[in-house]
Amino acid sequence: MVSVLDEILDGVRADMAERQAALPLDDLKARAEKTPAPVDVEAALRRPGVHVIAEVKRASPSKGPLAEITDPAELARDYEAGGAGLISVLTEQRRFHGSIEDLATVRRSVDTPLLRKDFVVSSYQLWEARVFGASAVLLIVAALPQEALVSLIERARSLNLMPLVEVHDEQEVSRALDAGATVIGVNARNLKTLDVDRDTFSRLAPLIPSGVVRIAESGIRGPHDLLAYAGAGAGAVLVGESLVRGRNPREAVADLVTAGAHPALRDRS
Ligand SMILES: O=C(O)c1ccccc1NCC(=O)[C@H](O)[C@H](O)COP(=O)(O)O
Repeated sequence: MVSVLDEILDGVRADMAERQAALPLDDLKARAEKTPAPVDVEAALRRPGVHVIAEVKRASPSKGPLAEITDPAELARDYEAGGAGLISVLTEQRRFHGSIEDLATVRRSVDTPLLRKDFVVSSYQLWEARVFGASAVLLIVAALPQEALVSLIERARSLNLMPLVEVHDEQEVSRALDAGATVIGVNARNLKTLDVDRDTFSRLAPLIPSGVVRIAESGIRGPHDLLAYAGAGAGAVLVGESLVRGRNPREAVADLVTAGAHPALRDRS
């Protein structure tokens, strides 16, 4: 049976082929030379406290349409005003209704560093991320053979992009560590059933060495979830749906940021 992830990856490859026909890799590389260097997001994530990564997310395979978001720049400005440390921009087109243009639009509107959130299968997407303004990229272990994972991590770093390596289970944690990941996101959403299990983070976090930045992804409804993840060792949380569906994204981010900056969390080793 074809999984949701397989379906997404087929679409991603087809859409990338179209973009690549319009903007060949050599032209993209030439543009990268004129693009300012990304900021060091990993160093920022290593500072004390629990950092907030706020996501621009219009739709999802699990929930369908989530929010209109006619102007991703406006939402990003709200996230920035609320104090988000990193803004995640979903650029997958078919199931999340994002685009690489969203990344460029958001880049022009805020100074906060950006994560390109997509299903990266080729270094072409890393060059795109670099040219259109990202400082970090998501690499999903479940979507990549080990050799490709290793090579995309290395290529991302060579472009000064921070690779955020996403895992869902014990075996993927071990693959991420073997591949040299230094920032690991534990996604509570099962990619087969699309169900969210918030206990996934506390189960996997002890397998991730303390020198690695641990990010809790998905299903964060508010400060209480951030604090629970913090207690289990998260250095950051990645939040989408509850922000785009809520009435005031700026306040919602600010509430999370306030919780993440609590002195009790700042003093953790
Ligand atoms: O969100 C989905 O339905 C989904 C389905 C299949 C693959 C990935 C999916 N989401 C990507 C994400 O990781 C989330 O957008 C991100 O962690 C934020 O989650 P949430 O706060 O629950 O929107």
